[in-house]
Amino acid sequence: MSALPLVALVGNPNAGKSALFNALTGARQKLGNYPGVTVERKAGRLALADGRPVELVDLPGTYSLNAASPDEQVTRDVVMGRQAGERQPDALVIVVDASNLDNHLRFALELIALGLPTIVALNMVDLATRDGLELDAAVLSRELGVPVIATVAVRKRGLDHLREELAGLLGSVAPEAKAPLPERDFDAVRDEARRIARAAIVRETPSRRLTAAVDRVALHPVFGLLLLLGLLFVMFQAVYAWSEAPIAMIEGLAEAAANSVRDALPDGMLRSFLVDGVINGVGSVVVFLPQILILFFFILMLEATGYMVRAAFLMDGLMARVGLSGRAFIPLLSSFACAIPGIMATRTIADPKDRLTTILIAPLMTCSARLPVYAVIIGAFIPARDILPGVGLQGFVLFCLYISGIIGAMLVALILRMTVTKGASGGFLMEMPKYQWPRPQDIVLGLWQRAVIFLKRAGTIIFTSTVILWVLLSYPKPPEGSAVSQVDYSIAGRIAGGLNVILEPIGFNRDISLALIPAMAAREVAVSALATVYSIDAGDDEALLERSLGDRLKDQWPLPTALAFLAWFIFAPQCISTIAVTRRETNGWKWPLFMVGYLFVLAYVAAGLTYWTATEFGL
Ligand SMILES: Nc1nc2c(ncn2[C@@H]2O[C@H](COP(=O)(O)OP(=O)(O)OP(=O)(O)O)[C@@H](O)[C@H]2O)c(=O)[nH]1
Ligand SMILES: [Mg+2]
Repeated sequence: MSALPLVALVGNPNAGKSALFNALTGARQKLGNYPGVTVERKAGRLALADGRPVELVDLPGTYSLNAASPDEQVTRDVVMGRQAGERQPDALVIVVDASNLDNHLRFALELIALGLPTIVALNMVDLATRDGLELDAAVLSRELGVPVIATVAVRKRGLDHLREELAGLLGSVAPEAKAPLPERDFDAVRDEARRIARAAIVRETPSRRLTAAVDRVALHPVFGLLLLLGLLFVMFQAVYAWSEAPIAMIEGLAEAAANSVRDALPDGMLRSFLVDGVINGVGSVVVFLPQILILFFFILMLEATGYMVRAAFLMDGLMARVGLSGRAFIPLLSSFACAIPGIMATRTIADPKDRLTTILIAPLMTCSARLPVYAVIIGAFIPARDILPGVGLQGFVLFCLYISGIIGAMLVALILRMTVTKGASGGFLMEMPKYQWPRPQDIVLGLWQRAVIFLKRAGTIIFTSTVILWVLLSYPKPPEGSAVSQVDYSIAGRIAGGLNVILEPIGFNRDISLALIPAMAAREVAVSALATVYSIDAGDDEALLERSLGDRLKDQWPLPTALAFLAWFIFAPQCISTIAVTRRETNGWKWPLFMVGYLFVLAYVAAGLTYWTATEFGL
């Protein structure tokens, strides 16, 4: 094989090199490794138009010849003829993505400057056409000074033409390799690439031009990130700003229901069950439906407009820095709804260690079940005032809680990738969809589905946990005339008292310890549990019964305790279902136990630090 002429496929990541390689070589492939590095060498045999065989290698995707990763170093060294275990190629086939031409031409210009016999495969012309962009290969060829052939690798279009052109190229005497041009100014190459890409345009629809213009901002490494942060910021502001009225309405309904039950039934167990357990317990969670729907309204809108994929693309660089693949973005994003679908979505990540890392950090994304917990504490302890005109403090705190979860996840990923899940990470594969106006019926349907999921949870898992808690809180009854309160005397109260020994140092009181246990069934139960505790605790005290859960919390918890409680919920292990799905997806107990363990430690430390700091500052 070594006597055959060698042709290398080279280009940016995702240009379609491997697709082209597979289409050209079929099953005649050989996998190996480059000596001394873990980079795979993929080679195959290809027959030229005149029947001559050549050896084709598929090189790792690279953005430039200034290589950073081991993959990129191999690509650079091969094309420069410096790679151990490889000859310098007799010809290059540079693969570029037609719909992303100005970016891909930068590397192409660098490669062409090497002076090797070169062909450019203008790939993915199907996608360009779909998006309303038509390019002239002849103009491109004239500008670049090398043959350019339009291809659609996945449909095997343009391959014969490529084989012909390659036969011609390898038949002629190889031109003398020019010395690589001296370091060219990055900006100069970029401008040149942009100019050539513009010159090659035959037709571009206004919508594509608009998309390109928007993307120049949305995908910009600095402005794009600012835009993303801005959007998230607005989203969390809206969660508070828009939800006041509907929440007040639901609260009003719950209160009316509790009052009519109180009027209709005599004092007794049934009344306590309905009022303390069902209406105050479950009702305290249902109240957050408007906020959850507002959150999802934004998420659905961002998805439907085509922005979400851009956000993923934008985050890819950041995620790569902590050792995650860009593919992890979608599972992590789903985890904002719930970690369970998020963890299941990691199946699209091919590399096992990449995938495991993503599974392990998914619970750090703030799932929607945590929103009621955050909302009730923020509502009670954070004043509803503006820090800047139009910027509410409550929304800002909520934004910070979400960001803390994300930063925590990134740090954990970084540490895991250096220790337990060490290994290389993969590249990013995603196609930018067109921007479009979302269809209202899609958004409405999406919101409806979220509402149904939430209310189902309230009616099943939250209801059940609350009822069990109500029973454990209501029995046994303290002896008549005893000074011990009902909650203290109950089974739940005693268990919580025991648990509180561990949790007291981080500022938690007995009621929190009590709420944390059933919260393992579902996060929101922390809220319903507190509501039930305080409702039972109030007994017949009219004045106490009148007060909302938020007011009761404000009366009974010092601020450092409330802040520690929030910090705990950023990191604390997820519900039992998450642990179960982790066990299933990782085939064993090892990783779910590891996950629960590290999350507990993080939550404990975070809550403790928050409590001590807040106390130190005299809050
Ligand atoms: N529609 C369309 N899709 C293509 C074409 N060529 C490749 N793809 C798809 O684009 C994606 C990336 O293609 P790959 O062949 O893996 O890209 P690559 O250049 O090998 O990427 P790296 O190895 O990461 O550098 C895959 O999902 C391909 O199926 C094309 O001509 N048209
Ligand atoms: Mg490839």
